[in-house]
Amino acid sequence: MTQNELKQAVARAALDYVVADRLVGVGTGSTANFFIDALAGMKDRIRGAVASSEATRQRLEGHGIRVFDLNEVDDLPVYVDGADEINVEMHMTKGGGGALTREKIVAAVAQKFVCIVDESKLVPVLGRFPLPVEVIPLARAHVARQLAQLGGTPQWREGFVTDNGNLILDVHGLSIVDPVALETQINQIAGVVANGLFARRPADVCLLGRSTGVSTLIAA
Ligand SMILES: O=C(CO)[C@H](O)[C@H](O)COP(=O)(O)O
Repeated sequence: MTQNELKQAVARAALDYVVADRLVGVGTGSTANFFIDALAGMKDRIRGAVASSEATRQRLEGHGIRVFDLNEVDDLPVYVDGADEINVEMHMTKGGGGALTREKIVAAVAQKFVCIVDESKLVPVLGRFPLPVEVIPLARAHVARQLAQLGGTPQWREGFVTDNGNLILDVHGLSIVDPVALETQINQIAGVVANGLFARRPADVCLLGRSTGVSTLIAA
């Protein structure tokens, strides 16, 4: 099976977690896009969706799915999103598409986080994928210096502006031995809006696409 077929398989499997007549939180990226396309087939059975990015909003609306502002929502049973890396503790690195801050907010509101990934994303230790950090433009150089002190090599994603009007630094070479501690530490740097470690709020379920089928993983 191709990587896209694996992504499509997990996207379809995630439909089982969507609750009838309720809202569903929707992530960003190619795997989330497959989920949106699959969700379109049951759009009459859901109340609507909450989007984690403008791109996701547009795709949902393109399928005729009503998108709600998160501020109007106090009950979100499930959030479905991809990841750049995930470990067996369900800690993730996210933000390859630059939507990490809104993804983190929607995930924080949701009762259940269903992570949908192909098998290439399951890793023993996070850190091979550079860690995205969203930064207020004024603070770019300061944050880059602080991240270098943590042992990483930050690279400005030049030309990219987030949906929130900020910048992304992709941090290469970080040793992520304690994802919860590192997530907290990076959040404390002045000028950081959010970082792509999802360890304080890990996934509840991971649907892993393998050539042999979709496996369901929960935290080890
Ligand atoms: O965090 C994300 C976007 O900000 C995505 O979930 C992550 O980059 C994975 O993307 P894809 O499904 O295209 O592999």
